[in-house]
Amino acid sequence: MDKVIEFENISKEYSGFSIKNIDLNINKGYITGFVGANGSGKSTTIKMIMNLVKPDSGEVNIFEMNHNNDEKDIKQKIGFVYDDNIYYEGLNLRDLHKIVAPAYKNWDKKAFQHYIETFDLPLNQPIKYFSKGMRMKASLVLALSHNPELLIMDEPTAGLDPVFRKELLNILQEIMMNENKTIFFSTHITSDLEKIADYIVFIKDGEIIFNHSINSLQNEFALVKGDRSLIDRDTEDEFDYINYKGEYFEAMTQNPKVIYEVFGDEVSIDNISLEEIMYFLNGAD
Ligand SMILES: Nc1ncnc2c1ncn2[C@@H]1O[C@H](COP(=O)(O)OP(=O)(O)OP(=O)(O)O)[C@@H](O)[C@H]1O
Repeated sequence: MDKVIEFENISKEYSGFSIKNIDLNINKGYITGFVGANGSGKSTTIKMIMNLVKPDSGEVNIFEMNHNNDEKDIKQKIGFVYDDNIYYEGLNLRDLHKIVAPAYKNWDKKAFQHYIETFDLPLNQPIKYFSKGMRMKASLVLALSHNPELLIMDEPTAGLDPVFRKELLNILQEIMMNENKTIFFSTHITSDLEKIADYIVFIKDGEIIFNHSINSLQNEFALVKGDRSLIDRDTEDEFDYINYKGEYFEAMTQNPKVIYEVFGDEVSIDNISLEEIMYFLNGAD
């Protein structure tokens, strides 16, 4: 498989937070959702992909190129969307189009018009009067209009209404009809990922905990419920995190087969949602 994003042993230290020896491969042709609790390192990781933050050590390769040597070529291939895009607030989209278009070899005027109409954005109103949703849409229009091979988004649906979220998911699916495209985006909205993501990368405290295909999550994790008395020092090791509720427990396991061998029908072993996986993994310190 072609690697579009490759992190090799990346570390970054801030006071009170660090990214710890991250290895990460994102393959061409898929939508990957990037999830983790507030402050777990998603934006920092995305900024390192975009060369807005430099790692202290390790190597970031994008399309097998390196920002040190090929920054311009890499930028041509990426569309980047994030919530505090710094626009010249007094400008409108017509002005911005004139400024941004010449920077891209593949700028597609028709695509720009198409997205302006799809998102129902005004061309002549200064950006400073745009609502949060309109700003995100404007950021998307500018990111998509040069037909990027890789679309990177930092929480693109945060604070947006359900209608626009649905519209955005449809657009992402449209983009993916072209199998050379790749999308990597962070979000807290797990239901969006369950609709469109092929892979899920989960980060906790600056460490990548897993990078799984969304379909394989159901084989990797399971929700176990049973009588509290079944849990003792030996059995508790089989669970990631145990939630006690009165006489009962609810827990996540990464070894559903072992659980079945140990407990048999004394416990229930069920499918688990992505939201519950995140909840249990974040609870387990
Ligand atoms: N420039 C910086 N200097 C110092 N600390 C920083 C800097 N940028 C980020 N951090 C810290 O790094 C940690 C991770 O931040 P980051 O923005 O990557 O998290 P996140 O997963 O995107 O969070 P959220 O979901 O809340 O947006 C936080 O503790 C943050 O305070």
